[in-house]
Amino acid sequence: MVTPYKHEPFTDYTVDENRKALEAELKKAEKNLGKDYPLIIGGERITTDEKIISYNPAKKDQVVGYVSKANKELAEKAMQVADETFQWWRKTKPEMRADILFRAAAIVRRRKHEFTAHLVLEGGKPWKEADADTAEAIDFMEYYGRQMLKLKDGVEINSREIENNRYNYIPLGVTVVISPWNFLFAIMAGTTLAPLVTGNTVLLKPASTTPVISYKLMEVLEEAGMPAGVVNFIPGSGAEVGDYLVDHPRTRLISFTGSREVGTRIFERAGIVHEGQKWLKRTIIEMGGKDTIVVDKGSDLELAAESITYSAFGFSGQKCSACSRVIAHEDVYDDLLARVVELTKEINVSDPTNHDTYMGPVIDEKAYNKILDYAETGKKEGKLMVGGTGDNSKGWFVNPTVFADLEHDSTIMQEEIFGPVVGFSKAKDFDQAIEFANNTDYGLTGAVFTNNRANLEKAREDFHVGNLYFNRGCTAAIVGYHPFGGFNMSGTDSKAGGPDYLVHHMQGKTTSEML
Ligand SMILES: NC(=O)c1ccc[n+]([C@@H]2O[C@H](COP(=O)([O-])OP(=O)(O)OC[C@H]3O[C@@H](n4cnc5c(N)ncnc54)[C@H](O)[C@@H]3O)[C@@H](O)[C@H]2O)c1
Ligand SMILES: N[C@@H](CCC=O)C(=O)O
Repeated sequence: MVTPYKHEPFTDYTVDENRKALEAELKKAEKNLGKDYPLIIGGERITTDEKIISYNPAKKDQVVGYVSKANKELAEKAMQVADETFQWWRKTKPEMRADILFRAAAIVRRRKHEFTAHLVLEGGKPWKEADADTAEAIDFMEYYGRQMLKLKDGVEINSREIENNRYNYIPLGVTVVISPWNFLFAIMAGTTLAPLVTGNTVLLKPASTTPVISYKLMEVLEEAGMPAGVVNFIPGSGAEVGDYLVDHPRTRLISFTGSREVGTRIFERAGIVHEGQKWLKRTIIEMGGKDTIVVDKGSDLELAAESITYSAFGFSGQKCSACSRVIAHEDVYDDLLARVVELTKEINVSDPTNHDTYMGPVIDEKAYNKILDYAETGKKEGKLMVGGTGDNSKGWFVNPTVFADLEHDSTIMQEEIFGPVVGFSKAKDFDQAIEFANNTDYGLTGAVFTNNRANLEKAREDFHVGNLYFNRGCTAAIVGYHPFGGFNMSGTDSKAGGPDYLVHHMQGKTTSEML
């Protein structure tokens, strides 16, 4: 019997012992930088000449690791291994597969500070954000393990008197997992372990900016008893390895998390039936957001301002859930804006290895330039209240930026910037605020601050996002508590960390025996 699921508690770094533990692991992690990491195909370590170099975004010349890069030939080798392994892995007991996840969770929990330290260096995450990423990875292991135990015998259906009917879920086949860099541990682990525990085999292609953490997960899974060939680690170029595997006729399921641009491309390509392909590929595609916080008149403005500031600038706004738009009732607009600007000015932007860093760098040069280009657009479209600048002398640091008086349909209020930039627009009443909030192509998260019950209920019905929060910020969904995924151009709403998620990785089979 397993204990009931509860989410992994966050670490309190004001406690001396915790702070010292992470400091010690950071020192160790820094000594281990710059190592070589091979591919893993069928358990075999393969080193290639071509490398993906993972850099610390806070110290742009510091190499986190050199990771061997797969090409099409190695991707094909991995596909064959995954396809062969699937033939027996699909018949393994769900309990055994769940146990691998439970053991993996225990291993990561015991070495929690080590993983968190790694995320600080490879992802540029401040301590609190890195700790939350590690905790979420553990949560996915614990939650999906338990969900599999619930689904293992299928779902009850009716039988007539002379028949015995059953409805079971069976795995799909080889799953291509393509993960993003921003939740480099949690999302990468969650999207890899869901297919594993449901009896599929996996080709894991992590984001090229953060591949080392995926190698570390592979080591954990091996220690937890995962047989060779079940998950194969094949970092490589999205365009080369990604396209090859998306197009491959033996690919059965593609689980992608990332940008709208790449997600829609994969969706289109996956719809093409290639020679030798015996199925229609299934896709789980979770993409970006343009997430709005609506603030009503008569609401708690201090709470709203603090929540907006954290939702916009936690991990430098590099969350698909980040608040990048605020729509405020005209009666409270000025006071709210003034308070958010005040709080933003207090934010400490520095190297995330420092305990007290609130905001670290953005992930790389491309992101740095893109965000500062958007800042220039913002200056034309609205009023720059704070920020709009960066410092790339040591790492990719962008200052938290607030724009005011934007039209709700301006570029800054419509396009995903994926950086520490938030825009403000005014609404004449609550109805108009919801109308403006819905006016984006996306539909991932949103939040409403109101003390008006009728308005809260209106938002519940009309604010069209996958994760809607009341009187709190719009980031920080917890596995098992806030199933996560969005509408419209935010993706397929597969709801990671929710009760339906594993079902997307399986197909329902009905058997009916005449008695
Ligand atoms: N909805 C969610 O749950 C969620 C969660 C995290 C991040 N995101 C989104 O992810 C984006 C940021 O992540 P990113 O910059 O890593 O996204 P990205 O789309 O650039 O990359 C995601 C992954 O796709 C791969 N890729 C690139 N080109 C490819 C191709 N042609 N074929 C196959 N794979 C390819 C990349 O190598 C990477 O592994 C943001 O838009 C963010 O909102 C969404
Ligand atoms: N699940 C995370 C966001 C994941 C995307 O980046 C949150 O709720 O903040």
